[in-house]
Amino acid sequence: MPEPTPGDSPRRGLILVLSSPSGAGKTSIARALLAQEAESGHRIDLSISVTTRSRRPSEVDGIHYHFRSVRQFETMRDRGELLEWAEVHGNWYGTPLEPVEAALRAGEDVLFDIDWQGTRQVAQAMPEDVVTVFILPPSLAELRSRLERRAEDSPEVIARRLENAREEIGHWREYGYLVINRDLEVSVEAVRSILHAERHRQERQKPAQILADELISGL
Ligand SMILES: Nc1nc2c(ncn2[C@@H]2O[C@H](COP(=O)(O)OP(=O)(O)O)[C@@H](O)[C@H]2O)c(=O)[nH]1
Ligand SMILES: Nc1ncnc2c1ncn2[C@@H]1O[C@H](COP(=O)(O)OP(=O)(O)O)[C@@H](O)[C@H]1O
Repeated sequence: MPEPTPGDSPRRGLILVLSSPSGAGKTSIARALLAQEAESGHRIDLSISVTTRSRRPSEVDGIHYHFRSVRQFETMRDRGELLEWAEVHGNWYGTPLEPVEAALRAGEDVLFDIDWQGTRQVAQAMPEDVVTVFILPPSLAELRSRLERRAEDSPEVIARRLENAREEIGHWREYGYLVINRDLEVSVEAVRSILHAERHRQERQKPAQILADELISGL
C-alpha cells in the first residue's frame, strides 16, 4: 500500500471479526491471513483477548490469549478496560479496548476472533468500524472430526463445544459475510478478498476523498 502523501489523513483502520462454532477453523484462517497480509506489507494486527479458561498445551500467554484469573478479569471489566466481554463455554473472554483504539487511530486494521455475543457488542459500540464474517464448517461430521483431530481438549470439553455450536451457528444472520471453510487456502483467500474490498469502502478512504476533491477543484 503506498504511504499517504503529506497533507493526507491516514485511513482509519477497520475491525475484521471472525466468528464460528468451535473447531470450524477460524483460528487457522486468522493465522494464515495475518501471515499473508504481513508478507504483502499490509497492517493488520490480531486482538489478543483476555480469558479465564486454562491454557492449552500449544498456547503461550500474551500471544494466543492473556490468561487471567476470574478476579483479574473482573477488575479489568469493572475498570472499563474491555471493549466487549462474554461468557463462552463456561469461561470469561474479553477484548482489551486500548490496543484496538490505538490501532484504528493509526490506520491499522485489527482482527477479532470472538463469539456472537462479543460481535453484537462491538457492532453496537463501533458500527462504522466493524466488518463481520461467519465461518461455517462444511458438515457436522467434519466439525466433530476437526475438534477431535486438534486433540487439545478433553472429550468433555469437545462435547460442550459441539453442544454450543447450535447456538453459535444460530446467529449467522447477524454477520455481513459467510464463508464455508472446506479448503483452508480457499477460505483464507475469501476472507482476504473481503478485507481488501472493505478497505476500499468510500467512507474509509479519506486520502482518496481528499484527492477526488482536489482533482475537481483543479478542473
Ligand atoms: N466475546 C468474546 N469471545 C471470544 C473472545 N476471545 C475468544 N472468544 C470466543 O470464545 C470461543 C472459545 O474460544 P477458545 O477457547 O479459543 O476455543 P476454540 O474456538 O475452540 O479455539 C470462540 O468462539 C472464540 O471466538 C473475546 O475476547 N470475546
Ligand atoms: N479447511 C480445513 N480443512 C481441514 N482441517 C481444518 C481446516 N481448517 C481448520 N482445520 C483444522 O481443524 C481444527 C480446528 O481448527 P481451529 O482453527 O483451531 O478452529 P477454531 O479456531 O474455529 O476453533 C484444527 O486442527 C485445524 O488444523
